[in-house]
Amino acid sequence: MEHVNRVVVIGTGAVGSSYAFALLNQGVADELVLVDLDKEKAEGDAMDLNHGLAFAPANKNIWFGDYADCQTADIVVITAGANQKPGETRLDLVDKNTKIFKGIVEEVMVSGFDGIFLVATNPVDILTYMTWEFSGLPVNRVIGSGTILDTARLRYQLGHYFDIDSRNVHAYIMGEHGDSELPVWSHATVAGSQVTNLIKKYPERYNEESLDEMFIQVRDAAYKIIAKKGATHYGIAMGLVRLTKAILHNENAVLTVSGYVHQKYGQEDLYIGVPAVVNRSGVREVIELNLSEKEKEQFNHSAQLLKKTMAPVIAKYRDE
Ligand SMILES: NC(=O)C1=CN([C@@H]2O[C@H](COP(=O)(O)OP(=O)(O)OC[C@H]3O[C@@H](n4cnc5c(N)ncnc54)[C@H](O)[C@@H]3O)[C@@H](O)[C@H]2O)C=CC1
Ligand SMILES: CC(=O)C(=O)O
Repeated sequence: MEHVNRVVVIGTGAVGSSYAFALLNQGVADELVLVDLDKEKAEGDAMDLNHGLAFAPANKNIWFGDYADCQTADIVVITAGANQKPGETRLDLVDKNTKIFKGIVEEVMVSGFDGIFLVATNPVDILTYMTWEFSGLPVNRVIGSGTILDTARLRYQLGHYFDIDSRNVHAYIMGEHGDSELPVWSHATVAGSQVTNLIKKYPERYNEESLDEMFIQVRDAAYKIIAKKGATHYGIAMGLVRLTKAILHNENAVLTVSGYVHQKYGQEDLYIGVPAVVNRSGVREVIELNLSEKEKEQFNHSAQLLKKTMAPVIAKYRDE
């Protein structure tokens, strides 16, 4: 009998419901279960999505459920918790969202879940680590969305600047999904040409200041969107669907996720945004790029900031 893919989304707020909508439109999972503290909201979303089934690419089962539904899930996506208010950083959310995650992850594990966790709630790198810690699952089966969205934002900016389809732009943002992230210019290519070479070759058209400006646009994008509409959700929802597909279709796709980094990039025991090969096993491997000296320093700074923020959180929950 053919395997029926089940995805459970926990937290059907702006991000979770946009993810559910994108998943349905792209015909990705066979079964989609919506769980939220706000049961009325999740039930309403399930009804609403079911009414779109007649227009979806394939028939799907969607329902409003609970933690017991996680038992046979292939993927549990966590998008529950507080989002940033204007002026707040992602790291400011660490205490309240870790507390929420402890409850959620424990309930998921009580169900007998033995699949892959996909985490999007901020601060995503730290909450991915805590999900790993709370669940006891192997590191490859706990994945954060990391810098998948930031990388997409950079590809969009570069595609616009060089007037090339962003799908033909390869460039990564690494590090914290947050203010200390970095652009990996040493490995950025547009239509097969190194971005740094294009700048040198066509100084009348392109310049380094524009690259710096593009990175600032990427790094600060969430603040700008939150100031305008209170939340960002479509971009990350599509990034999460991309990750879901890479897992369920065993793609070996290279995506910048929050992956477990140990004895790579000079780091130990940390979840952070890195390019990784994603397939049915989760993260098959973290790719270690040969970074420039400046990029190494920036990555290290980002890693140290995450470690410093995470240390009291880990200590608190390990003591409990
Ligand atoms: N990783 C990324 O690139 C991105 C991450 N985010 C993050 O995603 C998270 C969610 O953001 P939004 O959807 O905008 O927030 P939201 O407030 O719209 O939705 C959060 C949902 O979580 C639910 N919830 C809270 N506690 C829960 C619990 N214990 N169990 C089950 N459900 C619970 C709430 O009822 C609500 O429906 C935030 O932390 C935000 O910062 C947002 C955009 C991009
Ligand atoms: C909110 C958030 O993390 C983002 O849009 O990047």
